[in-house]
Amino acid sequence: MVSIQVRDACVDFPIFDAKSRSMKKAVLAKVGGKIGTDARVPIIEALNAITLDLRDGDRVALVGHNGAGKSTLLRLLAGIYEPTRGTADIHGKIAPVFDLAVGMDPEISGLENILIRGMFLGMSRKQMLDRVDDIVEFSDLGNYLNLPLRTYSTGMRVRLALGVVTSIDPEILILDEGLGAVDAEFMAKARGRLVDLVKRSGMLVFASHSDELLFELCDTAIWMDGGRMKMHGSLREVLTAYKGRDPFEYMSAETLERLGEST
Ligand SMILES: Nc1ncnc2c1ncn2[C@@H]1O[C@H](COP(=O)(O)OP(=O)(O)OP(=O)(O)O)[C@@H](O)[C@H]1O
Repeated sequence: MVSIQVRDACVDFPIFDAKSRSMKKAVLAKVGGKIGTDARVPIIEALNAITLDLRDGDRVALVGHNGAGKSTLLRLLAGIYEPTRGTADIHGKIAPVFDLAVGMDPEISGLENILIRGMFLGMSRKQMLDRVDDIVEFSDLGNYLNLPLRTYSTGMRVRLALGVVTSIDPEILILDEGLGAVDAEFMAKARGRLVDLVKRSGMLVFASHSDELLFELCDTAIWMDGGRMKMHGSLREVLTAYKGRDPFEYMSAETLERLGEST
């Protein structure tokens, strides 16, 4: 069964090279998380007292300002970070997508990278071989697929990576930001595949600053603030509180129609 149960979890980052007073001051001034000042080594409290139950079918958006703790929470939910205090019990096959380029090898061909990246995301070699034709067609890279990845432009790498990511069958899909950076034209082409990917996934947790993408993929949301969960509720409710206005107010009629909302 797919589930995530987090109880009173905290994640601290000790800053070992910030022992001197001036270094401590510099750290205090620049980061977004809460800094514990009483310890001998400064500690950034990236997550504090997180309690959360997620189950099959949940599609959760993470919103919050820079440094609020979204990426750290995603890493906790993906089992990449252990809580410093508290517990995180995760059941299910996790596909963490933090950076589209991670798991790609510049020295091997695009075709070989399709297999490697898919296996990195929890698929078997056989499953990836069955999906290669579909990914090749979507990424539309022609003969480039036989050349080493280092010969690709940034946009070409993104096409390939997005083709692979949207071909997998994850039980728990953890998505961070990066997708928003894909160019608008290609994103339009990838949108349908992303929606299908999320439908196939048991659970989705997605951190993004793009309201449209969040509405496309999620129905509930968590607002992170200073390492804590400030609000957890329906996506519209949380975004309205976070932004101070209803997100539907400033979406185009076309977008609202696509999202199934009337103007
Ligand atoms: N590896 C690390 N070492 C030290 N501090 C860290 C580390 N990772 C995150 N932090 C700190 O933890 C806090 C939360 O960072 P996090 O990356 O989770 O925020 P975020 O909400 O994802 O921000 P953004 O929207 O800018 O990506 C910040 O204060 C950050 O400086």
